[in-house]
Amino acid sequence: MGLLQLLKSQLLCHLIICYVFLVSGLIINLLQLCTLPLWLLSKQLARRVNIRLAYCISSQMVAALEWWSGTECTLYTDPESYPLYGNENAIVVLNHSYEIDFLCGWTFCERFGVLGSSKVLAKKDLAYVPIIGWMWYFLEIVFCKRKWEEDRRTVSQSLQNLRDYPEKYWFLLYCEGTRFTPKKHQISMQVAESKGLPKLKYHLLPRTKGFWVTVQNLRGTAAAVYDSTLNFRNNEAPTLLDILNGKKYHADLYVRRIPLEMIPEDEAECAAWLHKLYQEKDSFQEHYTQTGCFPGPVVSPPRRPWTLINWLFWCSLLLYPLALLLTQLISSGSILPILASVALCSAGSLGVRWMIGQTEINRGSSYGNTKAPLNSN
Ligand SMILES: CCCCC/C=C\C/C=C\CCCCCCCC(=O)SCCNC(=O)CCNC(=O)[C@H](O)C(C)(C)COP(=O)(O)OP(=O)(O)OC[C@H]1O[C@@H](n2cnc3c(N)ncnc32)[C@H](O)[C@@H]1OP(=O)(O)O
Ligand SMILES: CCCCCCCCCCCCCCCCCC(=O)OC[C@@H](O)COP(=O)(O)O
Repeated sequence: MGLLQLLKSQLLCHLIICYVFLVSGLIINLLQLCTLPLWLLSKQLARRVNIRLAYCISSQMVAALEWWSGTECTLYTDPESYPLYGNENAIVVLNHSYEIDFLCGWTFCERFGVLGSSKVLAKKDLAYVPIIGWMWYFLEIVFCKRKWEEDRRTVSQSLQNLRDYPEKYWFLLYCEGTRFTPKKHQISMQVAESKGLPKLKYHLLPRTKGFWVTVQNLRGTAAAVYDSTLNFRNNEAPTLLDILNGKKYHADLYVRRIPLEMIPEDEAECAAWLHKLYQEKDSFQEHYTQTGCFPGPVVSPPRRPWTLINWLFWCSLLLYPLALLLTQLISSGSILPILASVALCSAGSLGVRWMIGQTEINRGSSYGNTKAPLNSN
Protein backbone atom coordinates (compact mmCIF):
# COMPACT_ATOMS: atom_id res chain seq x y z
CA MET A 1 0.00 0.00 0.00
CA GLY A 2 1.41 3.39 -1.01
CA LEU A 3 1.72 6.29 1.44
CA LEU A 4 -1.14 8.21 -0.16
CA GLN A 5 -3.39 5.15 -0.06
CA LEU A 6 -2.50 4.63 3.61
CA LEU A 7 -3.39 8.26 4.33
CA LYS A 8 -6.75 7.88 2.57
CA SER A 9 -7.66 4.94 4.77
CA GLN A 10 -7.07 6.87 8.03
CA LEU A 11 -10.00 7.57 10.31
CA LEU A 12 -8.84 11.14 10.85
CA CYS A 13 -9.16 11.88 7.12
CA HIS A 14 -12.65 10.38 7.11
CA LEU A 15 -13.65 12.49 10.11
CA ILE A 16 -12.40 15.65 8.39
CA ILE A 17 -14.26 14.81 5.14
CA CYS A 18 -17.45 14.05 7.05
CA TYR A 19 -17.11 17.23 9.14
CA VAL A 20 -16.83 19.38 6.00
CA PHE A 21 -19.78 17.56 4.37
CA LEU A 22 -21.96 17.85 7.46
CA VAL A 23 -21.27 21.49 8.30
CA SER A 24 -21.30 22.77 4.72
CA GLY A 25 -24.45 20.71 4.06
CA LEU A 26 -26.27 22.24 7.00
CA ILE A 27 -25.15 25.75 6.00
CA ILE A 28 -26.47 25.14 2.48
CA ASN A 29 -29.75 23.71 3.80
CA LEU A 30 -30.10 26.90 5.84
CA LEU A 31 -29.41 29.04 2.77
CA GLN A 32 -32.02 27.02 0.89
CA LEU A 33 -34.50 27.78 3.65
CA CYS A 34 -33.68 31.48 3.21
CA THR A 35 -34.74 31.24 -0.47
CA LEU A 36 -38.36 30.53 0.58
CA PRO A 37 -39.51 34.17 0.22
CA LEU A 38 -37.85 34.28 -3.21
CA TRP A 39 -40.23 31.56 -4.45
CA LEU A 40 -43.08 34.03 -3.99
CA LEU A 41 -41.28 36.80 -5.88
CA SER A 42 -39.71 34.81 -8.71
CA LYS A 43 -40.12 31.04 -8.85
CA GLN A 44 -37.66 30.65 -11.71
CA LEU A 45 -34.96 32.67 -9.95
CA ALA A 46 -35.50 30.64 -6.74
CA ARG A 47 -35.11 27.43 -8.75
CA ARG A 48 -31.88 28.65 -10.36
CA VAL A 49 -30.43 29.66 -6.97
CA ASN A 50 -31.38 26.28 -5.48
CA ILE A 51 -29.77 24.40 -8.38
CA ARG A 52 -26.46 26.10 -7.55
CA LEU A 53 -26.81 25.55 -3.82
CA ALA A 54 -27.61 21.86 -4.37
CA TYR A 55 -24.55 21.57 -6.60
CA CYS A 56 -22.39 22.60 -3.63
CA ILE A 57 -23.62 19.52 -1.73
CA SER A 58 -23.87 16.78 -4.37
CA SER A 59 -20.62 17.79 -6.04
CA GLN A 60 -18.75 17.04 -2.79
CA MET A 61 -19.81 13.42 -3.07
CA VAL A 62 -18.90 13.40 -6.76
CA ALA A 63 -15.49 14.87 -5.86
CA ALA A 64 -15.01 12.05 -3.35
CA LEU A 65 -15.64 9.53 -6.14
CA GLU A 66 -13.66 11.24 -8.89
CA TRP A 67 -10.78 12.91 -7.05
CA TRP A 68 -10.44 11.17 -3.70
CA SER A 69 -11.01 7.57 -4.80
CA GLY A 70 -9.91 8.28 -8.40
CA THR A 71 -12.69 6.05 -9.77
CA GLU A 72 -12.80 6.11 -13.56
CA CYS A 73 -15.98 6.20 -15.59
CA THR A 74 -16.25 5.02 -19.18
CA LEU A 75 -19.27 5.76 -21.31
CA TYR A 76 -20.33 3.47 -24.15
CA THR A 77 -22.70 5.31 -26.44
CA ASP A 78 -23.58 6.26 -29.97
CA PRO A 79 -21.39 9.28 -31.01
CA GLU A 80 -24.39 10.84 -32.81
CA SER A 81 -26.36 11.02 -29.54
CA TYR A 82 -23.40 12.28 -27.50
CA PRO A 83 -23.75 16.02 -28.36
CA LEU A 84 -27.36 15.94 -27.15
CA TYR A 85 -26.45 14.79 -23.63
CA GLY A 86 -26.80 17.69 -21.22
CA ASN A 87 -28.54 19.81 -23.86
CA GLU A 88 -32.03 18.35 -23.55
CA ASN A 89 -34.30 17.11 -20.77
CA ALA A 90 -34.27 13.33 -20.55
CA ILE A 91 -35.68 10.43 -18.55
CA VAL A 92 -32.87 8.10 -17.43
CA VAL A 93 -33.69 4.42 -16.84
CA LEU A 94 -30.92 2.78 -14.80
CA ASN A 95 -30.34 -0.69 -13.31
CA HIS A 96 -30.37 -0.74 -9.48
CA SER A 97 -27.81 -3.29 -8.28
CA TYR A 98 -25.06 -1.23 -6.66
CA GLU A 99 -24.83 0.82 -3.49
CA ILE A 100 -23.15 3.68 -5.32
CA ASP A 101 -25.06 3.55 -8.61
CA PHE A 102 -26.71 6.88 -7.72
CA LEU A 103 -23.25 8.39 -7.23
CA CYS A 104 -22.05 7.15 -10.61
CA GLY A 105 -25.25 8.64 -12.04
CA TRP A 106 -24.34 11.96 -10.40
CA THR A 107 -20.84 11.78 -11.88
CA PHE A 108 -22.24 11.53 -15.38
CA CYS A 109 -24.67 14.36 -14.59
CA GLU A 110 -21.67 16.45 -13.51
CA ARG A 111 -19.73 15.72 -16.66
CA PHE A 112 -22.67 16.82 -18.82
CA GLY A 113 -23.41 19.91 -16.69
CA VAL A 114 -26.78 18.85 -15.22
CA LEU A 115 -25.74 17.83 -11.70
CA GLY A 116 -27.45 20.64 -9.78
CA SER A 117 -30.77 20.30 -11.58
CA SER A 118 -31.12 16.54 -11.94
CA LYS A 119 -34.11 14.74 -10.49
CA VAL A 120 -35.22 11.30 -9.42
CA LEU A 121 -38.36 9.39 -8.50
CA ALA A 122 -37.28 8.55 -4.94
CA LYS A 123 -38.86 6.67 -2.08
CA LYS A 124 -40.39 9.05 0.48
CA ASP A 125 -38.10 7.80 3.32
CA LEU A 126 -35.15 9.58 1.65
CA ALA A 127 -36.85 12.97 2.05
CA TYR A 128 -36.06 12.80 5.79
CA VAL A 129 -32.32 12.15 5.38
CA PRO A 130 -30.61 15.34 6.64
CA ILE A 131 -28.72 17.45 4.08
CA ILE A 132 -29.43 15.32 0.96
CA GLY A 133 -33.12 14.75 1.62
CA TRP A 134 -33.68 18.34 2.72
CA MET A 135 -31.76 19.60 -0.32
CA TRP A 136 -34.06 17.49 -2.55
CA TYR A 137 -37.13 19.21 -1.17
CA PHE A 138 -35.90 22.51 -2.68
CA LEU A 139 -34.99 20.78 -5.94
CA GLU A 140 -38.58 19.57 -6.41
CA ILE A 141 -37.54 15.94 -6.38
CA VAL A 142 -40.49 13.60 -6.93
CA PHE A 143 -41.16 11.31 -3.96
CA CYS A 144 -43.31 8.18 -3.88
CA LYS A 145 -44.55 5.87 -1.16
CA ARG A 146 -44.41 2.88 -3.52
CA LYS A 147 -48.16 2.51 -3.02
CA TRP A 148 -49.74 3.21 -6.37
CA GLU A 149 -53.15 4.17 -4.96
CA GLU A 150 -51.45 7.03 -3.08
CA ASP A 151 -48.71 7.81 -5.60
CA ARG A 152 -50.88 8.03 -8.70
CA ARG A 153 -52.01 11.60 -7.97
CA THR A 154 -49.00 13.03 -6.09
CA VAL A 155 -46.39 11.74 -8.55
CA SER A 156 -48.34 13.13 -11.54
CA GLN A 157 -48.70 16.49 -9.82
CA SER A 158 -44.99 16.72 -8.95
CA LEU A 159 -44.05 15.79 -12.52
CA GLN A 160 -46.40 18.44 -13.92
CA ASN A 161 -44.54 21.04 -11.81
CA LEU A 162 -41.34 20.19 -13.69
CA ARG A 163 -42.77 21.12 -17.08
CA ASP A 164 -41.59 24.75 -16.82
CA TYR A 165 -38.27 24.01 -15.09
CA PRO A 166 -35.79 26.68 -16.18
CA GLU A 167 -32.70 24.49 -16.67
CA LYS A 168 -31.95 21.20 -18.41
CA TYR A 169 -32.32 18.13 -16.19
CA TRP A 170 -32.15 14.36 -16.25
CA PHE A 171 -34.95 12.54 -14.47
CA LEU A 172 -33.73 9.25 -13.01
CA LEU A 173 -36.05 6.26 -12.74
CA TYR A 174 -35.06 2.99 -11.14
CA CYS A 175 -37.93 0.99 -12.61
CA GLU A 176 -36.96 -2.07 -10.54
CA GLY A 177 -38.19 0.00 -7.57
CA THR A 178 -35.69 -1.43 -5.10
CA ARG A 179 -32.13 -2.75 -5.12
CA PHE A 180 -31.31 -6.18 -6.43
CA THR A 181 -31.00 -8.96 -3.84
CA PRO A 182 -31.19 -12.70 -4.60
CA LYS A 183 -34.43 -12.97 -2.60
CA LYS A 184 -36.11 -10.02 -4.36
CA HIS A 185 -34.95 -11.44 -7.68
CA GLN A 186 -36.47 -14.82 -6.93
CA ILE A 187 -39.84 -13.29 -5.96
CA SER A 188 -39.94 -10.96 -8.93
CA MET A 189 -39.20 -13.84 -11.30
CA GLN A 190 -42.17 -15.70 -9.83
CA VAL A 191 -44.23 -12.62 -10.71
CA ALA A 192 -42.72 -12.62 -14.21
CA GLU A 193 -43.65 -16.28 -14.64
CA SER A 194 -47.21 -15.70 -13.49
CA LYS A 195 -47.51 -12.90 -16.05
CA GLY A 196 -46.05 -15.03 -18.83
CA LEU A 197 -43.01 -12.78 -19.15
CA PRO A 198 -39.50 -14.06 -19.92
CA LYS A 199 -37.22 -14.36 -16.89
CA LEU A 200 -34.45 -11.83 -16.30
CA LYS A 201 -31.06 -12.88 -15.00
CA TYR A 202 -29.53 -9.56 -13.90
CA HIS A 203 -32.57 -7.37 -13.18
CA LEU A 204 -35.70 -7.43 -11.08
CA LEU A 205 -38.95 -7.29 -13.01
CA PRO A 206 -39.54 -3.57 -13.73
CA ARG A 207 -42.51 -1.81 -12.14
CA THR A 208 -44.22 -0.17 -15.07
CA LYS A 209 -46.61 2.38 -13.55
CA GLY A 210 -43.99 4.94 -12.53
CA PHE A 211 -42.43 4.80 -15.96
CA TRP A 212 -45.75 5.25 -17.73
CA VAL A 213 -46.80 8.18 -15.54
CA THR A 214 -43.39 9.84 -15.98
CA VAL A 215 -43.39 9.50 -19.75
CA GLN A 216 -46.98 10.76 -20.00
CA ASN A 217 -46.37 13.78 -17.78
CA LEU A 218 -43.04 14.76 -19.31
CA ARG A 219 -44.12 14.30 -22.94
CA GLY A 220 -43.26 17.52 -24.78
CA THR A 221 -40.77 18.44 -22.01
CA ALA A 222 -38.32 15.53 -22.10
CA ALA A 223 -36.92 14.71 -25.52
CA ALA A 224 -35.77 11.16 -24.91
CA VAL A 225 -35.32 8.19 -22.63
CA TYR A 226 -31.69 7.32 -21.90
CA ASP A 227 -31.60 3.60 -21.35
CA SER A 228 -28.56 3.20 -19.09
CA THR A 229 -26.86 0.04 -17.86
CA LEU A 230 -24.10 0.26 -15.26
CA ASN A 231 -21.43 -2.25 -14.33
CA PHE A 232 -18.12 -2.27 -12.48
CA ARG A 233 -15.03 -3.96 -13.84
CA ASN A 234 -13.73 -7.18 -12.27
CA ASN A 235 -17.10 -8.03 -10.74
CA GLU A 236 -16.61 -5.38 -8.05
CA ALA A 237 -19.51 -3.99 -6.01
CA PRO A 238 -18.14 -0.82 -4.38
CA THR A 239 -19.72 0.78 -1.33
CA LEU A 240 -19.69 4.38 -0.11
CA LEU A 241 -17.29 3.37 2.68
CA ASP A 242 -14.89 1.97 0.03
CA ILE A 243 -14.99 5.36 -1.71
CA LEU A 244 -14.33 7.13 1.60
CA ASN A 245 -11.37 4.78 2.07
CA GLY A 246 -10.03 6.05 -1.27
CA LYS A 247 -10.35 2.75 -3.16
CA LYS A 248 -10.30 3.12 -6.92
CA TYR A 249 -12.85 1.42 -9.20
CA HIS A 250 -13.77 1.46 -12.85
CA ALA A 251 -17.39 2.03 -13.81
CA ASP A 252 -18.72 1.22 -17.29
CA LEU A 253 -21.99 2.76 -18.42
CA TYR A 254 -23.85 1.87 -21.60
CA VAL A 255 -26.35 4.51 -22.75
CA ARG A 256 -28.85 4.28 -25.61
CA ARG A 257 -30.86 7.36 -26.54
CA ILE A 258 -34.47 6.55 -27.40
CA PRO A 259 -36.63 9.46 -28.66
CA LEU A 260 -39.75 9.84 -26.50
CA GLU A 261 -42.03 9.61 -29.54
CA MET A 262 -41.06 5.96 -29.84
CA ILE A 263 -42.68 5.11 -26.51
CA PRO A 264 -46.36 4.06 -26.72
CA GLU A 265 -48.94 6.32 -25.05
CA ASP A 266 -51.31 3.54 -24.10
CA GLU A 267 -50.56 2.23 -20.57
CA ALA A 268 -50.58 -1.48 -21.44
CA GLU A 269 -48.45 -0.96 -24.55
CA CYS A 270 -46.04 1.24 -22.59
CA ALA A 271 -45.73 -1.49 -19.92
CA ALA A 272 -45.01 -4.11 -22.60
CA TRP A 273 -42.42 -1.77 -24.13
CA LEU A 274 -40.66 -1.41 -20.76
CA HIS A 275 -40.61 -5.18 -20.19
CA LYS A 276 -38.98 -5.58 -23.62
CA LEU A 277 -36.45 -2.88 -22.73
CA TYR A 278 -35.46 -4.80 -19.59
CA GLN A 279 -35.05 -7.99 -21.61
CA GLU A 280 -32.62 -6.06 -23.83
CA LYS A 281 -30.84 -4.62 -20.80
CA ASP A 282 -30.45 -8.14 -19.49
CA SER A 283 -28.79 -9.19 -22.74
CA PHE A 284 -26.35 -6.24 -22.46
CA GLN A 285 -25.40 -7.40 -18.96
CA GLU A 286 -24.89 -10.90 -20.29
CA HIS A 287 -22.63 -9.46 -23.01
CA TYR A 288 -20.69 -7.57 -20.32
CA THR A 289 -20.32 -10.69 -18.18
CA GLN A 290 -19.06 -12.69 -21.15
CA THR A 291 -16.74 -10.09 -22.71
CA GLY A 292 -15.97 -7.49 -20.01
CA CYS A 293 -17.36 -4.64 -22.12
CA PHE A 294 -20.59 -3.30 -23.55
CA PRO A 295 -21.36 -3.24 -27.27
CA GLY A 296 -20.71 0.02 -29.09
CA PRO A 297 -18.13 2.80 -29.24
CA VAL A 298 -16.45 4.22 -26.14
CA VAL A 299 -16.52 7.89 -25.23
CA SER A 300 -15.08 8.97 -21.91
CA PRO A 301 -16.22 12.45 -20.92
CA PRO A 302 -13.40 13.93 -18.81
CA ARG A 303 -13.88 14.84 -15.14
CA ARG A 304 -14.19 18.61 -14.65
CA PRO A 305 -12.32 20.60 -12.00
CA TRP A 306 -15.45 22.25 -10.52
CA THR A 307 -16.25 19.49 -8.03
CA LEU A 308 -12.72 19.65 -6.65
CA ILE A 309 -12.71 23.47 -6.56
CA ASN A 310 -16.03 23.47 -4.66
CA TRP A 311 -14.70 20.87 -2.21
CA LEU A 312 -11.45 22.77 -1.59
CA PHE A 313 -13.44 25.96 -1.08
CA TRP A 314 -15.56 24.39 1.68
CA CYS A 315 -12.49 22.72 3.24
CA SER A 316 -10.60 25.99 3.44
CA LEU A 317 -13.64 27.81 4.79
CA LEU A 318 -14.44 25.28 7.51
CA LEU A 319 -11.13 23.75 8.56
CA TYR A 320 -9.51 26.98 9.75
CA PRO A 321 -12.23 27.76 12.36
CA LEU A 322 -12.13 24.10 13.43
CA ALA A 323 -8.37 24.24 13.97
CA LEU A 324 -8.76 27.50 15.94
CA LEU A 325 -11.47 26.04 18.10
CA LEU A 326 -9.50 22.87 18.83
CA THR A 327 -6.37 24.83 19.77
CA GLN A 328 -8.37 27.08 22.12
CA LEU A 329 -10.10 24.08 23.62
CA ILE A 330 -6.91 22.17 24.30
CA SER A 331 -5.01 25.19 25.63
CA SER A 332 -7.90 26.09 27.97
CA GLY A 333 -7.51 22.68 29.62
CA SER A 334 -11.07 22.80 31.03
CA ILE A 335 -12.60 19.36 31.03
CA LEU A 336 -16.30 20.20 30.50
CA PRO A 337 -15.96 21.93 27.09
CA ILE A 338 -13.61 19.16 25.97
CA LEU A 339 -16.12 16.48 26.96
CA ALA A 340 -18.96 18.43 25.27
CA SER A 341 -16.90 18.67 22.06
CA VAL A 342 -16.14 14.95 22.10
CA ALA A 343 -19.85 14.22 22.56
CA LEU A 344 -20.75 16.54 19.67
CA CYS A 345 -18.16 14.91 17.39
CA SER A 346 -19.42 11.44 18.30
CA ALA A 347 -23.01 12.46 17.57
CA GLY A 348 -21.94 13.93 14.22
CA SER A 349 -20.01 10.75 13.31
CA LEU A 350 -22.95 8.55 14.23
CA GLY A 351 -25.24 10.77 12.17
CA VAL A 352 -23.04 10.48 9.09
CA ARG A 353 -22.70 6.71 9.62
CA TRP A 354 -26.50 6.48 9.69
CA MET A 355 -26.68 8.46 6.44
CA ILE A 356 -24.15 6.17 4.81
CA GLY A 357 -26.30 3.26 6.05
CA GLN A 358 -29.11 4.54 3.80
CA THR A 359 -27.02 3.51 0.82
CA GLU A 360 -26.31 -0.01 2.10
CA ILE A 361 -28.21 -2.85 0.48
CA ASN A 362 -28.18 -5.08 3.56
CA ARG A 363 -29.99 -2.31 5.46
CA GLY A 364 -32.46 -1.84 2.61
CA SER A 365 -36.24 -2.02 2.70
CA SER A 366 -38.33 -5.19 2.51
CA TYR A 367 -40.16 -3.81 -0.55
CA GLY A 368 -40.18 -6.54 -3.21
CA ASN A 369 -39.61 -9.33 -0.70
CA THR A 370 -43.22 -10.37 -1.13
CA LYS A 371 -45.53 -10.49 -4.11
CA ALA A 372 -47.94 -7.56 -4.35
CA PRO A 373 -51.39 -8.59 -5.61
CA LEU A 374 -51.44 -9.00 -9.39
CA ASN A 375 -53.17 -6.38 -11.54
CA SER A 376 -53.75 -4.00 -8.61
CA ASN A 377 -54.82 -0.63 -9.98
C1 LIG B 1 -26.60 7.56 -16.18
C2 LIG B 1 -27.03 8.85 -15.80
C3 LIG B 1 -27.70 8.85 -14.48
C4 LIG B 1 -28.43 10.08 -14.33
C5 LIG B 1 -28.83 10.31 -12.94
C6 LIG B 1 -29.79 11.38 -12.91
C7 LIG B 1 -30.21 11.94 -11.83
C8 LIG B 1 -29.68 11.59 -10.51
C9 LIG B 1 -30.48 12.21 -9.43
C10 LIG B 1 -30.44 11.79 -8.21
C11 LIG B 1 -29.68 10.63 -7.74
C12 LIG B 1 -30.11 10.19 -6.42
C13 LIG B 1 -30.66 8.84 -6.45
C14 LIG B 1 -31.51 8.51 -5.28
C15 LIG B 1 -32.01 7.13 -5.41
C16 LIG B 1 -33.34 6.87 -4.85
C17 LIG B 1 -34.07 5.91 -5.71
C18 LIG B 1 -35.21 5.26 -5.06
O1 LIG B 1 -35.70 5.65 -4.05
S1 LIG B 1 -35.83 3.89 -5.89
C19 LIG B 1 -37.37 3.61 -5.19
C20 LIG B 1 -38.45 4.53 -5.65
N1 LIG B 1 -38.69 4.51 -7.03
C21 LIG B 1 -39.47 3.60 -7.63
O2 LIG B 1 -40.02 2.71 -7.01
C22 LIG B 1 -39.65 3.70 -9.11
C23 LIG B 1 -40.23 2.45 -9.74
N2 LIG B 1 -41.54 2.10 -9.19
C24 LIG B 1 -42.72 2.31 -9.80
O3 LIG B 1 -42.70 2.83 -10.89
C25 LIG B 1 -44.00 1.87 -9.12
O4 LIG B 1 -44.92 1.51 -10.09
C26 LIG B 1 -44.62 2.95 -8.21
C27 LIG B 1 -45.06 4.17 -9.01
C28 LIG B 1 -43.61 3.39 -7.16
C29 LIG B 1 -45.85 2.37 -7.50
O5 LIG B 1 -45.42 1.33 -6.60
P1 LIG B 1 -46.26 0.02 -6.28
O6 LIG B 1 -45.57 -0.89 -5.38
O7 LIG B 1 -47.63 0.43 -5.90
O8 LIG B 1 -46.06 -0.63 -7.64
P2 LIG B 1 -46.90 -1.25 -8.68
O9 LIG B 1 -48.30 -0.73 -8.72
O10 LIG B 1 -46.11 -1.08 -9.88
O11 LIG B 1 -46.95 -2.77 -8.13
C30 LIG B 1 -47.89 -3.68 -8.52
C31 LIG B 1 -47.45 -4.26 -9.83
O12 LIG B 1 -46.16 -4.90 -9.69
C32 LIG B 1 -46.31 -6.31 -9.82
N3 LIG B 1 -45.52 -6.93 -8.77
C33 LIG B 1 -45.90 -7.42 -7.64
N4 LIG B 1 -44.89 -7.89 -6.91
C34 LIG B 1 -43.84 -7.66 -7.64
C35 LIG B 1 -42.48 -7.91 -7.46
N5 LIG B 1 -42.02 -8.46 -6.36
N6 LIG B 1 -41.64 -7.53 -8.42
C36 LIG B 1 -42.08 -6.93 -9.55
N7 LIG B 1 -43.37 -6.69 -9.78
C37 LIG B 1 -44.22 -7.04 -8.84
C38 LIG B 1 -47.74 -6.55 -9.66
O13 LIG B 1 -48.07 -7.71 -10.37
C39 LIG B 1 -48.36 -5.32 -10.27
O14 LIG B 1 -48.27 -5.42 -11.66
P3 LIG B 1 -49.22 -4.63 -12.68
O15 LIG B 1 -48.65 -3.23 -12.75
O16 LIG B 1 -49.06 -5.33 -13.97
O17 LIG B 1 -50.59 -4.64 -12.12
C1 LIG C 1 -17.84 14.14 0.55
C2 LIG C 1 -18.28 12.78 0.85
C3 LIG C 1 -18.86 12.69 2.17
C4 LIG C 1 -19.38 11.32 2.42
C5 LIG C 1 -19.89 11.18 3.76
C6 LIG C 1 -21.34 11.45 3.94
C7 LIG C 1 -22.19 10.67 3.09
C8 LIG C 1 -23.62 10.74 3.43
C9 LIG C 1 -24.33 10.26 2.28
C10 LIG C 1 -25.78 10.20 2.40
C11 LIG C 1 -26.34 9.82 1.10
C12 LIG C 1 -27.79 9.65 1.15
C13 LIG C 1 -28.30 9.52 -0.22
C14 LIG C 1 -29.12 8.35 -0.30
C15 LIG C 1 -29.22 7.84 -1.66
C16 LIG C 1 -29.60 6.42 -1.57
C17 LIG C 1 -29.92 5.89 -2.89
C18 LIG C 1 -30.47 4.55 -2.86
O1 LIG C 1 -29.91 3.68 -3.44
O2 LIG C 1 -31.68 4.38 -2.24
C19 LIG C 1 -32.25 3.13 -2.25
C20 LIG C 1 -33.58 3.12 -2.97
O3 LIG C 1 -33.35 3.38 -4.30
C21 LIG C 1 -34.25 1.80 -2.83
O4 LIG C 1 -34.26 1.42 -1.53
P1 LIG C 1 -34.41 -0.11 -1.10
O5 LIG C 1 -35.84 -0.50 -1.34
O6 LIG C 1 -33.44 -0.93 -1.91
O7 LIG C 1 -34.09 -0.11 0.36
